[in-house]
Amino acid sequence: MKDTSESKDQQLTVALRIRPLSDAEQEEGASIVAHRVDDQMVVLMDPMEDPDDILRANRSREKTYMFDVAFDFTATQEEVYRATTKGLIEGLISGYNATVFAYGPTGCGKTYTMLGTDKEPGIYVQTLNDLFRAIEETSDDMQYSVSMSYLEIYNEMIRDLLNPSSGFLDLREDSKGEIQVAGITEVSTINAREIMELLMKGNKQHRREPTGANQTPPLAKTPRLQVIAAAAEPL
Ligand SMILES: Nc1ncnc2c1ncn2[C@@H]1O[C@H](COP(=O)(O)OP(=O)(O)OP(=O)(O)O)[C@@H](O)[C@H]1O
Repeated sequence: MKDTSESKDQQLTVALRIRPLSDAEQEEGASIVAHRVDDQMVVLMDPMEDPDDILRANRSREKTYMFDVAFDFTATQEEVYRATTKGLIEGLISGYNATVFAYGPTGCGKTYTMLGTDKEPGIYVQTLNDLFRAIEETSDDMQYSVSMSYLEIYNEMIRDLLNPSSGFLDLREDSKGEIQVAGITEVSTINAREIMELLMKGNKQHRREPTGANQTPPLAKTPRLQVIAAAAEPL
């Protein structure tokens, strides 16, 4: 969700991030075909386009897409966090639910955006820092319980990344009509560092494509959706 007051009512925000070419892609002479036109518009160039081919002149398959927010490879982790997630913290500590997830083919930058590196921390770290700061600031009036679970959906199968030995888990509706992942591990946590340790542990468990995909990200792979749920509920 965007960090602007008028977007508070908006239920869903879709952001697109274009990652830089990897060294291997540059060595192969690859070029970027996705171009951010402004903060919402992205143009996908036709990779087969040949300006000298007069038979195909004016038949470009160039396509334009609109998003709530679009980032190119110059966007910093901080900018992405601010525009997509920071605005959710206030609702979260008031008892509202929020979900942030990254979606895309293998090697497109989901882990980089969500987890990041020590020098360039991603959305998880920045969210946890702000969340625990907000909890601290309101701790005179409120008490919170924070818990987390970490799961992976791969080929429509759900696995618990904090307890992968539990096998595939089912989705069930509880007595309140809410959809739950039956048997998922839920860890009560007390600070951002502990959550990060659990995230690192869970991340090691997620499936990688057998092709060593991170060196040469293929464009069409079975999408894997990684979901993290962290709840801070007024007691
Ligand atoms: N915005 C970015 N800036 C710099 N490097 C990036 C960016 N996005 C991705 N990368 C790099 O591209 C590579 C692939 O990214 P990443 O591992 O995040 O992909 P992924 O979508 O999580 O892949 P998988 O689904 O296989 O886990 C990594 O080496 C990562 O550091």
